[in-house]
Amino acid sequence: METDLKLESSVFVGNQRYRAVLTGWHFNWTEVDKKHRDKKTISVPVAEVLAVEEGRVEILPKKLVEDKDKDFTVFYVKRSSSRGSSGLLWRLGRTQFRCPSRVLRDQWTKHLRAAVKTHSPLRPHKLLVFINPFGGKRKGRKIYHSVVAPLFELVGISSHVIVTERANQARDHLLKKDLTGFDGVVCVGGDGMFGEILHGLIGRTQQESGLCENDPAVTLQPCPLHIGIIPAGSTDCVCYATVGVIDPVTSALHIIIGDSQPLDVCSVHHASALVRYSVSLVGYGFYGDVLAESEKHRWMGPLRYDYSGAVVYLSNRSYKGIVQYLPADRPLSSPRDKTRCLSGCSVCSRSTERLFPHSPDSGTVYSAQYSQFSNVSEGQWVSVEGRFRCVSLTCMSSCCPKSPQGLSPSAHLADGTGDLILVWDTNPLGFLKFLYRHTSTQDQFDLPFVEVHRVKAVRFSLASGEEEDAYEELAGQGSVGMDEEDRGYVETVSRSSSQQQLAAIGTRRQMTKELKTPSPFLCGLCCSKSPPVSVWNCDGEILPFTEIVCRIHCQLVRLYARGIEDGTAAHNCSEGSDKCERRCILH
Ligand SMILES: Nc1ncnc2c1ncn2[C@@H]1O[C@H](COP(=O)(O)OP(=O)(O)OP(=O)(O)O)[C@@H](O)[C@H]1O
Repeated sequence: METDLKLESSVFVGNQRYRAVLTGWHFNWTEVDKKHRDKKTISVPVAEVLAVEEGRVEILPKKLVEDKDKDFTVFYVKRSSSRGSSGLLWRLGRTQFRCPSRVLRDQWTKHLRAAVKTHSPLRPHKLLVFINPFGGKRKGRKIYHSVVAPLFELVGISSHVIVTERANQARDHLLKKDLTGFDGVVCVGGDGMFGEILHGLIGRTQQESGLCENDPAVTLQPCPLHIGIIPAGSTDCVCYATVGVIDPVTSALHIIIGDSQPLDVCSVHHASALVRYSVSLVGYGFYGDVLAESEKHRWMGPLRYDYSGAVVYLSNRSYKGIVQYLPADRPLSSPRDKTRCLSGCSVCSRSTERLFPHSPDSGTVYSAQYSQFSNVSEGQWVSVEGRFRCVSLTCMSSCCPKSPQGLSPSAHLADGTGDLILVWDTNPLGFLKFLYRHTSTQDQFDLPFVEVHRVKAVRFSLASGEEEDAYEELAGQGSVGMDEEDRGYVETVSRSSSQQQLAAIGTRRQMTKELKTPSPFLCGLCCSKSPPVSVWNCDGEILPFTEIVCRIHCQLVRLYARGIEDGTAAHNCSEGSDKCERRCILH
């Protein structure tokens, strides 16, 4: 296709003459009239041409068109590296061309627009946008109207914008309202807002397919609408882990060109009911405790996570439990193979080929792939029992600015597996080493008390003695320090109560107790015995249940993203070098 020449001519950029060439996949312009060898060439993949406009056009701070009849303006994606981030920043590139004649100008605009249509078929035309005005620093509205809307306007995307007035409004809208005509849903907010969109879209898709979300054995239908994330929250981890930077312009440009990144989703169930979906972390023990602690200090803003992390670390807790997992079958990679899931990841592509070998009918293939989940014999599950500092399941690396490699650096976004990380009870220094390694490039799994497994399902239950302990603790404490609600709970509990009720009460009790006891800072490392149960942190939400079943659903949703682009690959290429004309992504 590269040799499939479509149009070539002389053009001017300012006073400099260029040779412009449109091939099948690329639009290049190279300086001419220069004797020396390093003539400057700029090469833009056609799929990254954002818009082609007649005249000399500017869009910021507001749209200005000077319609010179021999001129045209091309807007395209321009990359730059971003310090402190894994990926590359995308910016709006703009070049104004002047042609020798109006006829030639019209040919250029016509050919370029046709090429964009052909090579970029998934571009959205109509988007449903939800803005959380209270997310992060409360700048969602400003970010959307000043940064994103002008870009959408430039490329002709029409958007229906809803500024939310309450939590779960976006989710409910997606579950109930008519979504005809929309190509995708955009959330302007943080991870919590993304979670609403995720739940709304998955729920809607299953409703329309007549599928029951409660049973973990049911193969869910992938969502037809793409999700775009414009980061405007205090935690934007999903955006970071799928784009590599937290930057509204970069995210808006990924939406505009219709990038498509499939994403595995973990469904979390309790007692034959769906509890939540997760894309990044389902964590018990340390991560659950940190979230529970941080909820008490919301006034601190994002600092509350650091503070709570320190408090929970110092309280030195571990929890008994039984973890069962279903290992991934025929895995194409392992959690310790040191690979990274980057843009164009071969593991995810091969997983897609395996999942969708012949047919675009994903539903059929999903059924074939996962029917084994329901048929699976108990013997295939691996069971471990003991005392854990934390039990975490993640279906992506879960990298973020504080942990650039993430919870599981070699996890994949779309291979249909999750990584189960078991951190057995250990001494405080050992655990600190484990935590610290998340902030560096050292291998956090290379510790004797840490295990990691690539899995497709996980069950967690309380160890048999633990149920008893939880009950004893509650009974022993009587109703001292309880609120009315707690008392009611305990009175209705008998020894025949389900483990789950005990766990739920234990959790509530633990929280109540914590509120009434002095801060662990005051009594040091050895102050107290671990409470019998922790809580689950599911993508930043506390789950009301302790005993859960998790199942990974391969490529259940698609984001307007392409995975993290490897910035380091681009740094050796300098603009204007002939060698990097085709390969350089930083120009
Ligand atoms: N208008 C609203 N009023 C109150 N809550 C809302 C509103 N719109 C959305 N929410 C809820 O706010 C929560 C947090 O939103 P979001 O993730 O956008 O911001 P955040 O600052 O990153 O959140 P967090 O404080 O959890 O880190 C979401 O769970 C969402 O359900």
